Amino acid sequence: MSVSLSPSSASPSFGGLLSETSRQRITVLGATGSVGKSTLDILSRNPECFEVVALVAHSNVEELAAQARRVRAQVAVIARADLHDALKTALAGSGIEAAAGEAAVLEAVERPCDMVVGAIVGAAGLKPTYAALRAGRSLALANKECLVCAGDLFMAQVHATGATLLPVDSEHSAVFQVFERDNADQIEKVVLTASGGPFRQASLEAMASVTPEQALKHPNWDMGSRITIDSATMMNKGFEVIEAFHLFPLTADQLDILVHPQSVIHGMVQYRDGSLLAQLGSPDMRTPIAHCLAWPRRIEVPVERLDLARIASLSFEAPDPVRFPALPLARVAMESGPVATASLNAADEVAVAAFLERRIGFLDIPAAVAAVVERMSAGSSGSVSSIDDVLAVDAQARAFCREWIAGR
Ligand SMILES: NC(=O)C1=CN([C@@H]2O[C@H](COP(=O)(O)OP(=O)(O)OC[C@H]3O[C@@H](n4cnc5c(N)ncnc54)[C@H](OP(=O)(O)O)[C@@H]3O)[C@@H](O)[C@H]2O)C=CC1
Ligand SMILES: CC(=O)[C@@H](O)[C@H](O)COP(=O)(O)O
Ligand SMILES: [Mn+2]
Repeated sequence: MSVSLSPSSASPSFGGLLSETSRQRITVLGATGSVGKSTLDILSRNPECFEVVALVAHSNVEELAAQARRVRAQVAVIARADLHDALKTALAGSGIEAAAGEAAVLEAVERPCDMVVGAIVGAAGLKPTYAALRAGRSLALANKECLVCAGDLFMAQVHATGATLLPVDSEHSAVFQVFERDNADQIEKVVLTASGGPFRQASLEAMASVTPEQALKHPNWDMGSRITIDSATMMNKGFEVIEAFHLFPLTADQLDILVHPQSVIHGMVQYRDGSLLAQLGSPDMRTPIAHCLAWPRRIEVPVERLDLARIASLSFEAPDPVRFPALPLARVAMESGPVATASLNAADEVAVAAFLERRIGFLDIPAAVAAVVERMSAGSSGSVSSIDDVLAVDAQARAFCREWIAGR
């Protein structure tokens, strides 16, 4: 079963998720990040429902070891091979296995489990997340870059193995929750809401001189630095359109973005009879994460309940493609194909890192990405047929972006 939302979408093996007899076995990729920590919060509050197979991180040994002890994971894996000894020391006496290096990450996702949570940031998540699908695992996907870079390959793998793919991203979780599987052909459009980020009302002139500290102040969500900067440029919303295009059976022009500064409504589906169904919730990722972990059931999550009388009003605006050029850029890349979208992500990763290191300005981020996507698209046949092909595109686009930055 996949997220492609066919009428018979319930997986028999997954239907008993929270059965009294067996706990669901969960592996978390990117356990020490923002989504990873929210996931661990749910897992550790529900030990009767879940047991943890593997936790994977990149370099945060102390947090990884503490998490592994807290949820009594089978194995903790640190992607940086040079940190193996540090992890062994941190786990000494716990009985928890300590592993390190890229091969160990891939080995961890192949260990028997019921669901892998894909919460590594960026293209670094491509191989391990894809390996989880190849092993036939159910996947709760936060790492949207997988679908931006390699959506066709990921969805083909989902269909080939019959794996379950559930969206963690709040807007896609919202859409999934109000998407009537039996009426997929009655949908007019899907609306992804956008906070507009910290510069929603800023002029281009003002945005030219904003600092990383200002850009890292998201109005509603507490997230990792890369996605927070992507929210500020609205590249995040561009990525989310591409993500939705792969997840749901929709055409590009059925995907709308609506700026909604309160981030209370996360996504909506409009049907041909005029009904507009929406999912609302406090801006706390534990709700969409729990939705995946418990699906098709629901579990208790201690997030703040919405007090709509106190909120009193919700507001909406059309997105501005002039001040936020990442929006049209992502759409053009999506129409162009996988070389363009993998380049879009790669260049954005490099440009965001350069902005955070104060080597380029905020508006240079979309400018660099546009230049790289155009250069990559000009010199390519446009097709990719494996994750290695995607990673080759990614490497080339990164090199072009570094060149663009150096030439400024
Ligand atoms: N944060 C949010 O609310 C949301 C996030 N997402 C998506 O979820 C993903 C994670 O975001 P977020 O949690 O904010 O990111 P963070 O930066 O907070 O965390 C990233 C995680 O990935 C790990 N990691 C990085 N590189 C590697 C690698 N090479 N191998 C293994 N692990 C690695 C990090 O480990 P370490 O700590 O050791 O460096 C960390 O655990 C992103 O794709 C983002 O777009 C989607 C919707 C909402
Ligand atoms: C929590 C989540 O899903 C993020 O992707 C969030 O949507 C980012 O906020 P923006 O709406 O500002 O991009
Ligand atoms: Mn989102």
